[in-house]
Amino acid sequence: MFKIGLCQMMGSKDKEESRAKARAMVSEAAKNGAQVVALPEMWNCPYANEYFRPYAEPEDGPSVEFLSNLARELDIYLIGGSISELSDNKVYNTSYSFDRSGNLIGKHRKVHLFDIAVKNGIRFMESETLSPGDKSTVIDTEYCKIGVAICYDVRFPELSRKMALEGAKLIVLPAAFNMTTGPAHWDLTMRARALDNQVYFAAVSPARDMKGVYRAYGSSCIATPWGEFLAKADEKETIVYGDIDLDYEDSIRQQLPLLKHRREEVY
Ligand SMILES: NC(=O)CC(=O)C(=O)O
Repeated sequence: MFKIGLCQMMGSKDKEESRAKARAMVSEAAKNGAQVVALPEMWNCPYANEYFRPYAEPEDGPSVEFLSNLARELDIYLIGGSISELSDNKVYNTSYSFDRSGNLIGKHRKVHLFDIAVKNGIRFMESETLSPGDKSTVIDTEYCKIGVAICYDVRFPELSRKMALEGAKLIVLPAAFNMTTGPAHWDLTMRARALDNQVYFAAVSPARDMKGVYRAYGSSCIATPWGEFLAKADEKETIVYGDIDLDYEDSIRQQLPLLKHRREEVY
């Protein structure tokens, strides 16, 4: 059993301000006993194509150093949401994860780019500025293996299934659904990925900023291996906590052995 804290923070156009907010919220989560803490998608960059390149940083840039120091100082595992990464003149939506000594233990580049055009709703073309990652990411911690994916990645069940088959007992998803797709699909998708893989599924969104360039749905949540919500936020800035009970997960997997009953030879 361990405690996770999801920091549903309101970022700012000013990176220093965003760092100060992240520091305050992650510190509060650690003080309240969270051993694993997560930040949202693009926590230090406005979520719009025009900002991704100007805000991008290389892996040895100040934001990765900041996250590593924070994990070490607070003695926690930190899933560092996602930031805009610059590498070989390409820009990626990247999540870095750190152990309690601040070592970088995982790096996930968003695999599925958010290119959509919903009638009377949102149009977004991440591929106009971002390049996709090409790997799934499972990190090792002293508690369990944790899968990390980013936002739109959740809509491709194969990725979560792959991470579960690689041993992930918890999947953490820094994400930023919006006011078109959030009300329609957020709850259903997070609970479905938890249920069909019999994992805890923790999705962490930015708080909704009505003056910002993108209105995030908020609703950071933790879904259980039984497919229920353990905890869920509204749209405001807050920290969502939950106990990840690995014995409970094992018991669900024994009672309803979905992962064992797969018939890969059929599909
Ligand atoms: N922002 C995303 O990557 C995904 C999203 O908002 C959605 O799938 O809906």
